[in-house]
Amino acid sequence: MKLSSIEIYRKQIGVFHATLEDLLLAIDPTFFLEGRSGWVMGIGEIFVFHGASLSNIREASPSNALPKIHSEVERGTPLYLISAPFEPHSPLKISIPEFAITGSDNQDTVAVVAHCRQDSDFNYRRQQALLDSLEQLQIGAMDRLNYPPLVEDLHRLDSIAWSDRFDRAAEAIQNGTIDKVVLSLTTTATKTPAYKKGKAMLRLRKSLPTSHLFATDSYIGASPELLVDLKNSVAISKPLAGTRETQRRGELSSSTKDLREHDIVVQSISAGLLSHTNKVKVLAKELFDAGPISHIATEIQALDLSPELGLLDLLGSIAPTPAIAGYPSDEAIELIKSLEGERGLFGGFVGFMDDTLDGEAYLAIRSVRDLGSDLLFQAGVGVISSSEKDQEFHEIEHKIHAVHHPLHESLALTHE
Ligand SMILES: C=C(O[C@@H]1C=C(C(=O)O)C=C[C@H]1O)C(=O)O
Repeated sequence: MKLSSIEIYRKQIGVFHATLEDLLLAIDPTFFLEGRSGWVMGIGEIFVFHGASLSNIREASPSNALPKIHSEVERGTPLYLISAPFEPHSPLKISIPEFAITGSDNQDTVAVVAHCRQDSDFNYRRQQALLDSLEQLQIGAMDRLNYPPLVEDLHRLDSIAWSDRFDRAAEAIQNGTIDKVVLSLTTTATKTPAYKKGKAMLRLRKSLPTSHLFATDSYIGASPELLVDLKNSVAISKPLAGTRETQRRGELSSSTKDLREHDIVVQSISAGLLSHTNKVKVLAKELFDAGPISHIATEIQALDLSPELGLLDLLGSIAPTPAIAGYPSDEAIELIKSLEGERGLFGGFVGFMDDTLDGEAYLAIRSVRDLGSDLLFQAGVGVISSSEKDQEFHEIEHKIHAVHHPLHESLALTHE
């Protein structure tokens, strides 16, 4: 059966009063993403499309391979959930959940939508079970306990591996193969018996309130970086680069090295968007705080896009950006692969799209991967000709601590 001949039915099966905190403590979602316009929680999967990679989206949009939708839900609500690995040749995953719960920060009403493949296929028993558990939430089975640490101390970052990687990058920069490359390191911390995914997500959300909480496959994270928000033929991207502890954020505005790293990113994204419209606006640089660390940020807007364009078409033209890969892109990706192997979801993206293929996507960073008894932490930094090995190593430490600390501290998590 050709994918495009699958028909998906979706209908709203309930509206409840519940907070995101309650839901995350009660439900272990298959997918979660809190975007600028609201959040979506996916439970189960009734359709998974693994076909296209970012590289072949550049040539042909996968949109015509997506199912036909029969909807009892208003347009503009998330339908397709996306997770894409860093490697542009690896397939990305587009799925439709069995159930989607949606809501936004400024209201405590959540809507529950069910999807199925044929209009007679709705699984009413599973629907009832989910609705019953949401009813219970309303009654207020809330977990107000003080939480002990969810993870142990972090294992040390490998400074020898860093030194080798940095030297290889410096060599490639010196011989003119690349201008910028983003190198990363990983380390682990063991989970404590108190660890639960929902609790970990709530802690990240509380500590990194300007970031976008996500969960997919074995990853959770809170991304500070908007790759693309596409709505009504207008796209917005807000790349970051340059990192300081928040107390030293002022240094970023006058650091030629960080400003240059950032310009490489802004120029590359602008060029990608210019392939779709000649109306691209680059706004003024600003400083952006992501919990304990700050970055340089620039909003880029692309106007008057063709209504035919979908979120994935735009991602195909800009990702992986030099904020996570480097410049020139192919050479940087090649070097990263030889030094780090495959990154998987780290450095890829998570996103959602509605049935008009508008949607939002965020860079998959500030994340942890669940390895079973341990969590794997990973963070990267941009290296250019004026970068210093030790300073970049400390930047990686700061980024990893921004995610580890909230999971490690002893916290009284109350619902204000
Ligand atoms: C690669 C990461 O972050 C990216 C790299 C940055 C940098 O080079 O300073 C800053 C923000 C992000 O664009 C990460 O958090 O792992």
